[in-house]
Amino acid sequence: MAREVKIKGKPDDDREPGAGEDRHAPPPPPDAVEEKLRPQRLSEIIGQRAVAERLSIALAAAKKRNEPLPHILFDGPPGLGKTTFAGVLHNELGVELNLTSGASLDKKMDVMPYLTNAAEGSILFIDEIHRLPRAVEEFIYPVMEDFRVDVVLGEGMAARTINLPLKKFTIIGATTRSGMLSAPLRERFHMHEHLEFYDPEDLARIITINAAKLRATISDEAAWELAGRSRGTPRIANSRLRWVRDYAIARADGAIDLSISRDALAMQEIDSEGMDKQDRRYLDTLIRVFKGGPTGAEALAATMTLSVDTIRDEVEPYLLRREFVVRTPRGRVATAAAYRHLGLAQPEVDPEDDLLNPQRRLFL
Ligand SMILES: Nc1ncnc2c1ncn2[C@@H]1O[C@H](COP(=O)(O)OP(=O)(O)OP(=O)(O)O)[C@@H](O)[C@H]1O
Ligand SMILES: [Mg+2]
Repeated sequence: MAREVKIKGKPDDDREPGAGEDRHAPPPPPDAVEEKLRPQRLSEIIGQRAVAERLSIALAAAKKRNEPLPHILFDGPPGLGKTTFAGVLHNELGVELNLTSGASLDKKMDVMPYLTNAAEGSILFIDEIHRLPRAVEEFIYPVMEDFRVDVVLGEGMAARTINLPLKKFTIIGATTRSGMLSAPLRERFHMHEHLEFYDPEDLARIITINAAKLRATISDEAAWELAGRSRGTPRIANSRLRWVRDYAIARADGAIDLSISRDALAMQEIDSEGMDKQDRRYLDTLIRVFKGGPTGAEALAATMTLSVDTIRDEVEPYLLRREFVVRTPRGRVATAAAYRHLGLAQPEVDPEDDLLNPQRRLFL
């Protein structure tokens, strides 16, 4: 689901700031219902089994050795649980959690209070860590390695570097773009956890549990229907559930069954694959305006009047995962599945020009 509030990127970012964007805007306030649905303990986490198991080992070891958790980097598309995992680790350890975002840490001095005030064993969560300016990144390297910062006092000939020791604490970074992280920063995280899209079985469980938290009754078929139409993403599953629950209350007796969920989703123009209007517009633009591609994300974004970040972070990951679109060295290309989904005929392609031809892709 597209979020309204976006934080502007670094000056060298690959896009123009969109209207209404503000680098220093605070992150959107957490929605109270969303917070109610967020798992608090590791045992409440559904799916992501391998990640959860590795984290439980790290937790047990940290507790036994009475040491802070290692620095952990979470990456993956929006809404898959990066912030949730950070909150769960903080709850499991019962330590202090401080939250900040790469986009709001412009200068070294912005990050300084988080470092000097960090309590022993506490967690500093840096969201959107790929947006940290390089100077701030370099400033935190010694923090992550040896728990110290180098502060320069004075100027010119009189300048002195003071080595300030810090308490031992944990940095948890979250990013939707791990590729944008510099290698030295990435390497300073001892654990790298990549979150994948959820399968419908896990999403159906999340939906059933959350329906109970919302005091709604939902049939198994309806839970599966919503799960299959949530783009593999718990945040989207939750928002679809909330809409369907409201629809069931407004149009029926509040119980969510298969036909109520289908009607409610149809009203929001969410199709059988869980694609919304924005997803279909993306495919439609790629196919009709750019003749199926190849084309770059910038051109697609400009034509759709969306930011490149929205395209890259929110729209494309699931379309790529479902293979409606593939990325080639020359840009995005719509697949036969995309044409079929929109009910459009795919033009004949000369095998020599076919970017999806595996033989040919080898030479690109
Ligand atoms: N493993 C899970 N089990 C159950 N619910 C989950 C799980 N992961 C995420 N959720 C639900 O999805 C919502 C969104 O997850 P979260 O905010 O952690 O995503 P995120 O990866 O931090 O996204 P963003 O990149 O937008 O910050 C949570 O509020 C929670 O209700
Ligand atoms: Mg988050």
